[in-house]
Formats: sequence, structure tokens, C-alpha cells
Amino acid sequence: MNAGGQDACSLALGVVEAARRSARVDVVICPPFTALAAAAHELWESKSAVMLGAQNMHPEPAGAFTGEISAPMLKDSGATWVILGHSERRQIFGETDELIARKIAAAIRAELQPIACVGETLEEREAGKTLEVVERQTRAFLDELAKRPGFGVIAYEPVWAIGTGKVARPEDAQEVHAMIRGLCASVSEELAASTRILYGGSVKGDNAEGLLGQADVDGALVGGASLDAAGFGKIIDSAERLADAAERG
Ligand SMILES: O=C[C@H](O)COP(=O)(O)O
Repeated sequence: MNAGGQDACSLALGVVEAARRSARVDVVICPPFTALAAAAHELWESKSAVMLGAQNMHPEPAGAFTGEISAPMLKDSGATWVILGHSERRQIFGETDELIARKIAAAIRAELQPIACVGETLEEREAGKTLEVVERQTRAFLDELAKRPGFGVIAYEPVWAIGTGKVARPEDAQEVHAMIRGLCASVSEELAASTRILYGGSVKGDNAEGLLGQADVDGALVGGASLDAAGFGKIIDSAERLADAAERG
């Protein structure tokens, strides 16, 4: 519930400018529902390659679900992506693995690209259960992602790192990302090769390169730092530098 209305439009335009410096990085902005249509208009007017996503949706396409937003409604607003299973949805609103899998299936059916989130709490990490928890959460929706390899992405967001300023060490993020990649490979090599796995949790301009430089970290899901276009631009620049270096070998 940040940057609604006009804030979202000026922020979107700031991101559009920052993204123009990058030729290789895919950028998606996910404003609140109420700002989707206005942000879509700004992106269209500016002829930007920046894409638009929402932060949640209901699994049913229509019906008596007062106050909910469906995949077709998001598409009408101009969104082509949707974040699903964010830890705040799991923790505050009690969303289960099963419900999140239904939402992911519904998004794919509606041609919306899901950003499927997983991640352990501090308690689970301290109990040594990180890999077990993330594996359970990932397995719950993997068959849905496998129906369209490369269409959806997975975001690993340790709950203790979200909005806290406590970023995961790059090697710790890599360990979890490698496990998720392995789960994808257990379904198919195509799924493993084509699924982008993002890291989220206190990503900022000054720590992005270390995280994005890990073998299985393909991108970032950015919260707080995305509320400032200049700061977000530094993350895009880091990704661009790494992509450039990879291309040059
Ligand atoms: O939705 C964004 C992620 O939860 C990360 O948030 P953060 O970058 O503020 O830690």
C-alpha cells in the first residue's frame, strides 16, 4: 500500500527513464490495483519496454467474491504480470500453498505471468528448516509452472529479510536458489533452464551486484528500494553491468 494514484505515475516515469539506460534487463513495476490503469497509460505513452504487474489476484475469473480482483480484471487494467504468494499474503492473510497454486494456475490460464513467491521465516531459518520450507512451497506450484516453462518466475524472499534491511548473504541466497533450480530440473531440464529465479528482501543499489552475480540468481524482487526511481535505477544498472559482462564472456 505504497505509491498509489499520482505517486505511482511519477514513479513509473522515473523507472522508465532509468530503464532506458539498459538494453538487456527486463523491468516490471507492480503498483497497487488502483494505480494500474494510470501506470499502464504512462508506460504506453512513453513507449517504454517496462512491463506492468499487480500484487495479488483472486483465483476465480469472475463471480460473487465481493472486493476481490480477478485475472481478467488485471489484464483489462494493462497488467501482464502478477505477484502471487508474497509472504505478506501468506502470513497476514493466511494464504496457503494450495490457494497460491490455484492462483498461479489461474494466472497462467489468463495469460498473466506469475511471480511466484516462496521464503522461510526467521524462526524456520533458525530451526534449520529453510530448504525444507522453500521446497514444500515450491513443489506446491511447480506442476503449474511446468505447463508453460519460462512463462512464470519464482521469487525467493526470506521473510526475515523483507523490509528489514537484513539482506541474505549472496552465498545463502545462492544455496536456496540452487535447490529451487534442482526442483525445476526434477520436472524437466527445460523448466530448469527457462525459469528465472529472483531474490527479494532488502535489495538495494549497493548490494544488488553481489546477489545478482550468483549463478542461480536471475533477478530481483524489490520492495522499499523501488519507491525511489534513482535508487531502483542503480539496481537496474547492476543487472545491466552483469549481463554485459556475461555477454562479453
Ligand atoms: O515485495 C517486495 C519484497 O517483499 C521485498 O521488499 P524489500 O525490498 O522492501 O525488502
